[in-house]
Amino acid sequence: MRTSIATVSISGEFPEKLSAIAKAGFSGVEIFENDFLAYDASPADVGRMVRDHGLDITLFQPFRDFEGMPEPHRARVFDRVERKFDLMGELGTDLMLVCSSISPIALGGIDRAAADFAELGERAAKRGLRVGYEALAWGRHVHDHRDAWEVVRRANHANIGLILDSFHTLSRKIDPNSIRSIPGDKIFIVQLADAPLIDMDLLYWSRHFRNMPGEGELPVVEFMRAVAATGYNGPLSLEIFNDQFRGGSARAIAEDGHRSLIYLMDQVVRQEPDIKIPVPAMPERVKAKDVAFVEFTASKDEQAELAALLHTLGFEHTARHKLRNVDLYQQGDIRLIINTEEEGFANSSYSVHGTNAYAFGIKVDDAKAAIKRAHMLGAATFSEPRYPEEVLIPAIEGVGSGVIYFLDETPELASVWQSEFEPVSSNPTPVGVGLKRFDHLAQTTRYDEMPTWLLFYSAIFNVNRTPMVDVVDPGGLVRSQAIESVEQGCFRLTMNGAENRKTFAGKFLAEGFGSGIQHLAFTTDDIFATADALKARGFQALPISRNYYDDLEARFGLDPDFADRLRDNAILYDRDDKGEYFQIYSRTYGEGLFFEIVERRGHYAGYGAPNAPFRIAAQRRLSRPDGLPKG
Ligand SMILES: O=C(O)c1ccc(O)c(O)c1
Ligand SMILES: [Mg+2]
Repeated sequence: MRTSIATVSISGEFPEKLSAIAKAGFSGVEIFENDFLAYDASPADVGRMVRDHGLDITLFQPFRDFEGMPEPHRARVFDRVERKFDLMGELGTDLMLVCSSISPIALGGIDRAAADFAELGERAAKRGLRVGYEALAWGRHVHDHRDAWEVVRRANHANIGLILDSFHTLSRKIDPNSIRSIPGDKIFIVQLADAPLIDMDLLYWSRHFRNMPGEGELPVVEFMRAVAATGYNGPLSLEIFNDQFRGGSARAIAEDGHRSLIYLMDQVVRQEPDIKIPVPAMPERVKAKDVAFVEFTASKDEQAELAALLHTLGFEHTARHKLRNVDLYQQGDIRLIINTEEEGFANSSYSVHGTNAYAFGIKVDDAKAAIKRAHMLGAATFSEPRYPEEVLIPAIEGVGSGVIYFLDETPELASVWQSEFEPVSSNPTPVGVGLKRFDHLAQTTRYDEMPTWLLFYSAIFNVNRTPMVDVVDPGGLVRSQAIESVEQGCFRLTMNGAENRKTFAGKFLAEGFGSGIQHLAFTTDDIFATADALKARGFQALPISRNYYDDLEARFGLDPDFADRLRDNAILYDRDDKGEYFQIYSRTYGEGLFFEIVERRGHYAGYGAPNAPFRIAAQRRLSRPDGLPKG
C-alpha cells in the first residue's frame, strides 16, 4: 500500500512539511506547485530533498486551464506545458495533474478536449512523462469524473490517464459506483479527502473545509471501494485543503493523515476482499463494552480533598494497592482510583496538570487484539516499569498524553482487582447514593484538536459519532460531539472543543495545561432518591438559576410540582420524543473538574445539550475571581 499526501495539506515551510510527512510513514508526496514556488531552492534541490527523506514524488500539480482553448491561446498553453515538463524532469517526477478548465474562454466538447489530450500524450511520451486529467467539481465544461473519463478514453493515449479525487465526485453526489467500470490501469492516481456536510459553494467548501477520510461525512469508503474494485494499485494520496490544518501542527496532521488511510483501507478490504492494493491485516474495530475504571493522579493533600468529594457522591474507599500508593473507591459498578505515587507516569502527569483524571480503562473482548489494532493505527503503546507481582495491563496513549487501558475477561486481567488490591472495607460494592455505572466521560480539548481525537477513537473502536453541537459559553463557543459504541449504550465519550481560553472549557485547558477528562458522568435509576441521598451526605450540587426552571416549566408544560422538585434538587431536565434526561452537577473541583449524575428514562440518547449553557453559566458564577458570593 503506497501512501502519499499533497504538500498543501500540511503546515510549515517545505522542509518541515517533508520531515513531518516522512516521519508519519508516508511513501510519497504530491508537490503542489505553489508550495514549490514559495520555496527558494532549485527544482533539482527540492527533488533531492524529497528523496533524502525517503519519499518519492507521486505527482506534480496542478496544471490549470489546459483543454478546449481556442488559438492563439492553445499554442501558448502547450508552450506552458513544455516548461512544466522541464521542471518535472528536474524535480524527478513523471506524473502531472491537469485539472479541468475554469477559463471563461475555454470551449466545450468532449472530442475537442480529447484531441488536446491526445497531442499532450504525444509530447509527454517523448519525455517519458504521464498526464492525468481531473474533473474539478466547479470545472467550466467538465465537472464530473464520468466526463473526464470519456475525454481520457477518447484521447486513447498510453500516457494520458484519469485522476480521481473523492471530494470532486462526492461533493456533487455523483454515484461512486460509476467508477467500477473504469480500467484500473487508466487511473493514474487517486486523491482522497473527506469533508463535513455543509451546504455551500463547491469551490469554497473544497478549499477550506476538506479533512481526512473518516473525519468528515462524505462516503469516502464507498468511493474507495469502487476505485479498489477496478484493480487500481497506485498511490493513495491525500489532498486536504483545510484552514485549521494550515495553522496546525505539521506532525499531528501528517500522523492523522496516515492513520486515516490505514483505517480507510481496513474498511475497504473487509468489504472488497479481492482488491490488488496490499492492505495490512489487523484485528477488527474494538468493541468498547464499558468504562472499567477512571484513575486520578493527586498529591497526598489533594487526595484527601478529592476523596471527601467522592464520599459525598456516595463512593466508599474499598481497597488499597498492595505495592503502591493507589486507592480504589467504588459504588455500584463504578471504580475510581486515586494514585498518589511520588514517581512514575501518574506523578509526572500530576506535576504538569495538577490533580486530574489522567487514565481510564475500557472493557473489551480481547485486550491483546485491541492493542494490536491501536498499534497498527499508529497509537503509541504505553507501559511503565512494574513489580514482578503486577499484571501487565495493555495500554495506549490517548488524548492529552492520558492513558487508555484495555481490560478483558482473561484470568489475569479479570482478577486484577483481587490480585493487586487489599480490601479495606467489608463491602466491596457499596450502594452509596445509588450510582450504578459510568454514563459517559467528557474530554475537553482544543477545538482544532477535535478531528484528531475523533479519528483516533473511531479508527480504533467500533463507535458512531453523533452530530456536532454548538454550546454557547458566555466566553465563546464550545463544540461538542460524542462517540458511542455501536452496541447501544455501553461506552460513551463526549469531546468538547474549546475555541478560546475565555470559555469554561478553555480555562480548563489553560489552567490544567492541556486536554483531558473534565467531567465524569454516572447513572442512577432514580434521580430523586439519589438527590436525597446526596443531600444526606453533604453533597453540594451546582446551583441552577431560578429563570431556568421557569422556562423549563413553560417550555415542556411541566406540572408545577414536578418543576419545583427539579428546582429544589438543582436537577436539570431535558426531553425528546424518545425519553427524558435528568442531570445533577457537582461544583467544580481544582482546575475545573466536575461530576455529573444522570438518569435516562425511555430511550433518551442525548447528553442534555440544551442545558449546557445554563450549566456553564452556573459554573462560571461560582468560579468568579472577584470574590462575589460563591453560590
Ligand atoms: O482547488 C483547486 O484548484 C484544486 C487544484 C487541484 C486539485 O487536485 C484539486 O482537487 C483542487
Ligand atoms: Mg484534487
